[in-house]
Order: sequence, then structure tokens, then C-alpha cells
Amino acid sequence: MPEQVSPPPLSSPAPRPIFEARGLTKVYQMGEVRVDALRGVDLDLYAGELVVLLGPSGSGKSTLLNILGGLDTPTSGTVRYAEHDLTVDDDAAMTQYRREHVGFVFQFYNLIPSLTARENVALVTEIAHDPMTPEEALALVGLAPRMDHFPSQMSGGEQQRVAIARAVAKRPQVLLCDEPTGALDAQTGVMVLEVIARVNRELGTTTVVITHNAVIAAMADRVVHFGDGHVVRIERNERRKAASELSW
Ligand SMILES: Nc1ncnc2c1ncn2[C@@H]1O[C@H](COP(=O)(O)OP(=O)(O)OP(=O)(O)O)[C@@H](O)[C@H]1O
Repeated sequence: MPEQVSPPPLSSPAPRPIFEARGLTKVYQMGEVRVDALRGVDLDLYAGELVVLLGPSGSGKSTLLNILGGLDTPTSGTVRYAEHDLTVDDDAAMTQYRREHVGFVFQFYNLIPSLTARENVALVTEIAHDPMTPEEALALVGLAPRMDHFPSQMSGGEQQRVAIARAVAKRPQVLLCDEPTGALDAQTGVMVLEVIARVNRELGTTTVVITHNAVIAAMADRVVHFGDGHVVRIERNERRKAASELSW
């Protein structure tokens, strides 16, 4: 009797987004002055993708990133990461969410000047669940030979790579980068972007990179264009460019 083979599904089910934001608003009220930083953002992000968030200054990119990272909560709307509701007003739950799932990289590296690269990374690995060793994390960003150097002995790009090693050493599912190349020249910026792309590829980390620089959009799976507190449009790149192919 021929073996029974079940037919393939007609179409595979659409993947469920790992982040799901609906109707997000954020209002800052300072005395008489009201700033509508987010004016109703709907956005889905999928596990393992690299998304570039592009838009003019003041359009709300950092506000959105901070909400996705559990550093801030929206004024209204809903946002979910896997099973976590990120709108809850519960500091302990948000701290646990950030600690277990999210790595942050900012424009300025925020390294502790009196600690070596290895010690800066160890600050995180000592409190994480299943971390890499500081040595593994620094090797991933190409800084194995500089492990025992202090921040003042490193270039801006190298310091940013230490900051990336620190952010990814705990193997977060999510890496949120706010203008990671904003303080760097183009050549150094490309090296930092190469490291971010490598982490995304090798660890499968869902990655969001905020930038003003439209050239960087070419390295993304998807580009989310932001303007005036809204998602203006979303593009998908047919092919992700390697960071080494970018120049500005
Ligand atoms: N803590 C705050 N208090 C008051 N207003 C704020 C605060 N944070 C952000 N804003 C305002 O919200 C708006 C959006 O800011 P946001 O930093 O999210 O924009 P952005 O797109 O990231 O800008 P940039 O590219 O310059 O960093 C701006 O008008 C900003 O001044």
C-alpha cells in the first residue's frame, strides 16, 4: 500500500508578530505645553528581523523605541512583546522584561571609565541567566585583543562595540539601537553596523536600529518611515545590503 503523505498546506500560516503595537499615543504635558510625541502607532515586528526606523528629528522614534524596550509606557494604546503586556504600570515586571529580553545600544556608549572592556561586559553577565562569557561577547564584536583596555584607550567605534558586546552578552531576544552610529564617522559607523548585523544574523536577535541616515536603511529587512508621531510607510528590501556596502 502506498505510504499516505498528507498534502502540504495550501499556504503556510502567517507568522505571529513578536511585537504588536496598536494605537500607541504618547503625550508629554509640561505646564501649558503639550507635545504629542506619538499620535497613533500601529506596528508589528517579527522575530529575527532587522528593522531600521527612519525619520526626522522629533518624529517620535526614540519614544517608540523606549516603549518597545519597557523604559517608558504609552499614554494610550496597547503594546505586547510575546506574552508580555508592555503597558502595565508595574516597575518590577518591566525591569524583569528588560533584564531578560532586551539589549540597548545608545548613541553615547555609557561605559564605566574605571573598568576595562571585559569588566564593563561582566557587569551584565554576572546578573544574567544564561550569558556568554565577557570574552565570547567581546570576540563577537571583534575586540578579543582589546579586552583589558579601558574606554579611554579605545576609539569611539571600539567603545561602541564594547557597548554592543555588553548589550548582547546576556543573549537578549531583542536589540534596540538608538542612533548607534550618530557619534561616529562613516567608516567607523560601518564597522559598528557590521557588528549589529552579525549579532542579528548569528544570534537571531530581533533588531531595531533608529537613524536619521537614509543610507543605513539598505541593510534592513524592513524600513519603517516615521514622521510626526506616525508610521508613514513601511518598505521591505528585496535584498539586505551588507554594512560594508554602505557609504555616506
Ligand atoms: N521626556 C520628555 N518630555 C517632554 N517632551 C519629550 C520628552 N521626550 C521626548 N519629548 C518630545 O517628544 C517628541 C518626540 O521625541 P523623540 O525623542 O521620540 O523623537 P526622535 O524622532 O527620536 O528625535 P531625534 O531623532 O532627534 O532623537 C519631541 O518633540 C520631543 O521634544
